[in-house]
Amino acid sequence: MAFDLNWPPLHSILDLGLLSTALIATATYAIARSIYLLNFHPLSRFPGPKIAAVSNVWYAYHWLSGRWPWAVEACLKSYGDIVRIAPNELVFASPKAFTDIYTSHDKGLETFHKTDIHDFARDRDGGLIWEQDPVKHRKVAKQMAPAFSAKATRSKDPTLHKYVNLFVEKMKEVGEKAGGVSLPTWIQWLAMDIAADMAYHHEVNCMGNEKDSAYLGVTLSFNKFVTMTQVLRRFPALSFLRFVVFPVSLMGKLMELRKTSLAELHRRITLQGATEHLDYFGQLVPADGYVPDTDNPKEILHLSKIATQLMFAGYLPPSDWYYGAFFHLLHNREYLDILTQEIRESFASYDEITPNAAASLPYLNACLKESLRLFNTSAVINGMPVYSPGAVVHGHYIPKGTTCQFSSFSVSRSSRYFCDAHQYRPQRWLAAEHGLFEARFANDDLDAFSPFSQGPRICVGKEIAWWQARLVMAKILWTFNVQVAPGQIVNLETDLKAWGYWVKPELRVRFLTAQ
Ligand code: HEM
Repeated sequence: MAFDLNWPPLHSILDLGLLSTALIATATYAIARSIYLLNFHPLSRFPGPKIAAVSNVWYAYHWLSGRWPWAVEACLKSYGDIVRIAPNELVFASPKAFTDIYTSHDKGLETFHKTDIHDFARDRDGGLIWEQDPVKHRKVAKQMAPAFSAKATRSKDPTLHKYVNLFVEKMKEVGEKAGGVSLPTWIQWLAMDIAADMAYHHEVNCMGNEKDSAYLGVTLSFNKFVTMTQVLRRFPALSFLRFVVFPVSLMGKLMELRKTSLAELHRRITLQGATEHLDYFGQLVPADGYVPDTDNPKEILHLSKIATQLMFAGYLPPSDWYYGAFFHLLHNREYLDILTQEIRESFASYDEITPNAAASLPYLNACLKESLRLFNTSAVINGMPVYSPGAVVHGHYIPKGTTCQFSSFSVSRSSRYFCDAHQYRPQRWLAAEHGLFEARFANDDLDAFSPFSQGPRICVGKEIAWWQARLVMAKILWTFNVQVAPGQIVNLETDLKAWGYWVKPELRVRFLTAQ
């Protein structure tokens, strides 16, 4: 028998040796890192799932499943008000923590800086909402502030009426059908038509065309991709995977949209001082003021970011709010009936309904507040992550650089702050002297959650959002008896999904003309 003296080949032995050395080294590193993260890392004293302390797998899994808010809520129930949800990240769930984090400032500049969660373009310009640098943010925020004054808000009344009236007209045409109309679709069209026109005079006409505008279509399709990109930032070696959920078929539409939005922006800039009504963008190109340099790509990028952000900030949370309000009222008919009666008794005719007059209806205000509580908007579902500057939060020192987020979702559904926390109960928001107030809600901590945030980054559109929401609800409920189309069972607890923003379950609704 002949033996091959060259077998096994020397290079194979060397390769195997190298491979096993690499494997052993990786395993040793992973074990040592886990021991460090669990026992010696500055956040090791905070409780939470072990897997979340040693890797971002927990974070990734729950974000990608679309159930992040529920996963965080379950953790907070198990571990307490501060939970470690990733190696260098904590989530908080107490009103005190909210104040400590979001109102903390030094001469008006926030001390907890925003993270890069929204910085997808990496072009060093966060516009207004995504701007991470507090100094740059304050400059733009100051410039924009007058656009949201009470006077500026009132000047937008005709535009607001125009779109709400169009919604009412459309529902008279299509809302009576036995099968009803899609509530999420029509609500988002209404909210988008209002928001785009108010942001920068952009008439996207979703309701008129009965279809998503190009912006809306592309945005809705990129929801999962955005979350995938956010998650994969934590796994750089796997970043290619985001293309698994990239809507390739929309590439053409995306390019087209880029072109048309640029054209829209240039159109708006040239309208300087000649717009039909005041829009938010007017602050950046005032009638008798600064003329932007349209040949400067940096300036165009900055203006286009702000225009788009104003449009989406004005569209997304309101569309969640109106959907949530209708959803809960439709599933709690007794409250819908009380609200409808309050509205109809307050206005003898449709034309009497104004945002100003609607502001004084206590039951309407109560229903809208309860809707925000039970259906947190997309503005807060990502936990509004910020970096600790090295500060005390909820009595604990949080080391510099720790990512801190807040679970509004858990706090607003917690029985520690609200009686019947999971139930839609508008009466909790009524004054004690109102005939429908119930004493069992007297101990509710109504300030426990801040749907519009607080501090230097508070929602600048808060007043206009209220202004719009009251008119939308009052005009619709004055005109229509609203009911769920037969044969539908929708459970928000299981059917709602959260990625970059909520994906709301379909609900077919009938709008029956009452007067
Ligand atoms: C349901 C209604 C609304 C809710 C619940 C809401 C909520 C919020 C929240 C929580 C923030 C802070 C986000 C963060 O710091 O990450 C915010 C910021 C903002 N919101 Fe709203 N919003 C609403 C409607 C509006 C409307 C109608 C506008 C009009 C354009 C608007 C414009 C803005 C702007 C410009 C910011 C950024 C402020 C800044 O960073 O200085 N919002 N909003």
